[in-house]
Amino acid sequence: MDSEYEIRIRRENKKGIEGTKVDVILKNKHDHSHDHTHSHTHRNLKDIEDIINSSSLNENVKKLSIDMFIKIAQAEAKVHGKSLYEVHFHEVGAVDSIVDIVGAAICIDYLKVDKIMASHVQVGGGFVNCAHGLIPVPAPATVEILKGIPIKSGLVPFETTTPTGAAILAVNVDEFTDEMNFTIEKIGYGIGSRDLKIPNVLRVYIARENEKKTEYDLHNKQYILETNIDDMNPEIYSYIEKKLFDKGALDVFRTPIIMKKGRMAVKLSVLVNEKDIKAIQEVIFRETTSIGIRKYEVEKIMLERDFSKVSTNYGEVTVKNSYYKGERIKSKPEYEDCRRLAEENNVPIGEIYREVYKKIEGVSNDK
Ligand SMILES: O=C([S-])c1cc(C(=O)S)c[n+]([C@@H]2O[C@H](COP(=O)(O)O)[C@@H](O)[C@H]2O)c1
Ligand code: NI
Repeated sequence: MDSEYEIRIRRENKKGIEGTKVDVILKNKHDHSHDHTHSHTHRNLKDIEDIINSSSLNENVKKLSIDMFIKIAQAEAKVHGKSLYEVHFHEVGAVDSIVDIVGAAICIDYLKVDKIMASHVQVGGGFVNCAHGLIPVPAPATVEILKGIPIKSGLVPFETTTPTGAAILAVNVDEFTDEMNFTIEKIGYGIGSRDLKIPNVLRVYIARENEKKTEYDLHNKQYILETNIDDMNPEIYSYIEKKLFDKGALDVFRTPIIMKKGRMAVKLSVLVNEKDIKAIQEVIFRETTSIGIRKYEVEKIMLERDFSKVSTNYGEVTVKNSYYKGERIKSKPEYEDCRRLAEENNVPIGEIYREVYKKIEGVSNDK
């Protein structure tokens, strides 16, 4: 393949924005001008896998490249009603597309980032001329590849995302979001060919994700699963409580209630994150006599907190500190540590608490 192409890299300017323009020059053929009406060699997925696998590229680059080609082949197969290896790539099988995809894989492998994020995908609009004739934008293969990914259309009446671009995103992006919650370290611009009313550039950041200890986390939404029980052996509540905690319950509590017909009963309430709802429901239905659960979303408003260690004459105790508007307003010894030290030293547990509070400066107890 070496003899078939050349890569030209230079600085170029689009609507005042300077960036890097990369052209794949096909020797003895046409350039990467995206006039896709002409025909190229028709390769199928197997041919492309063979080319990539017999190269000296590293294993990660090979894998990423083949994953992207599979993504495109799957889309083409679906659109044209063919099997995966039956699909013959047209434009996509051409050398310039192999260079585009393998080039993207090399860049991603080289950057060694922990996570790739992208905004919604702008697909453009209008019609495009290809091997099938005139087809609408976004092209059928593009939309197939972008299933499940947020897209927008119509910013310009041209194709702004091709099947190749869509596959690069679909295979490599870990999270699609328009929220930019990161600190930028480097910015790069890739320059496109066409002149549009908007700068035809692709912007990439290298950034550090901001710590997510935001208002959002402090006002984290959770759920209460709740059931009234009037016919269960009370001995087994503590067993069930342990199971609920093991399955991810954030809190479990019981309230004595009086139900209809004056029946003494217990309301079992379980605080849970969304991801653990199913597992908690399973425990309640399998282990209790309940045949129905109430579920409602709750919003918790939490103070920021951290932990510190306090040394006493009896040993070390962990203390939980809580902060309001940046100021520490509460500090509380961890019960389990105090219990352990009371037992080990054979002193009243209150003595341990008093010792700890003496050491916590500036903060009164029992808040
Ligand atoms: O040639 C084929 S089979 C072809 C199919 C499709 C479908 O959506 S199906 C789309 N296109 C268009 O060709 C160009 C080239 O895309 P690259 O990904 O190779 O850059 C693009 O305009 C596609 O929409 C071709
Ligand atoms: Ni096609």
